[in-house]
Amino acid sequence: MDKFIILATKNEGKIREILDILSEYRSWIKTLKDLNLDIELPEELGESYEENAFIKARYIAELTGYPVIAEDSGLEIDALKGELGIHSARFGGSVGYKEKIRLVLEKMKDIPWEDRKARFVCKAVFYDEKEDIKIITGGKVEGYIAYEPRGERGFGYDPIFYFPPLGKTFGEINEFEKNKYSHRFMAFNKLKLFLECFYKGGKL
Ligand SMILES: O=c1[nH]c(=O)c2ncn([C@@H]3O[C@H](COP(=O)(O)OP(=O)(O)OP(=O)(O)O)[C@@H](O)[C@H]3O)c2[nH]1
Ligand SMILES: [Mg+2]
Repeated sequence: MDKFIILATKNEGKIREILDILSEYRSWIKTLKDLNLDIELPEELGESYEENAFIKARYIAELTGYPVIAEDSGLEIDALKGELGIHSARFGGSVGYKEKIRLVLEKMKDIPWEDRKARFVCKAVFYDEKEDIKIITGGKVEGYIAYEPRGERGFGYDPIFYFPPLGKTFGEINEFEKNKYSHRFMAFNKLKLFLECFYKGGKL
């Protein structure tokens, strides 16, 4: 079978962004959907982004025998002692992002601007069981939690993540801008260095 890498995430927003960042590798990357793999990813029981990214990658690698890329990410809010962190997706239970955002803003209602610092964090993992390779790269982007949601673009908490260099929330910027500045871009751009050597070097 042709060489390929499986992208182990169920999040459509992430898939869109990652495929765009790794666009030159698009023909080698298969999403779970491309493979008709209609499965749940395992519970994210790790204590860090790295552990959770690896839990997802290893599960799909063991299931398929192929190299896998996965990532775990989150929104850290200083005023909430670093939460939501690795619990960002689970925050508020099984409610939609409109409600999760409402809950964050409710918790932050008395917090002044200077104490609303927050960051998006991403850890990306490339895991190849056969070749015994595990690469982890990371990225972070600093901003503030806006007083109210703005913009409909991106996904998740993007409408309340205010990014000072552009004077906009991540919900207001287009996909080119997000993929220039985001935590995900930083992590996957570093992973690209490895893919460049390993894939273009013809090792796989
Ligand atoms: O507005 C956002 N813009 C982003 O760029 C971003 N990156 C991460 N997050 C949030 O952090 C959690 C990830 O959780 P997570 O890594 O477990 O992913 P997930 O469960 O959605 O998909 P999967 O990859 O596990 O299948 C989720 O709540 C995301 O909304 C973001 N929110
Ligand atoms: Mg998840």
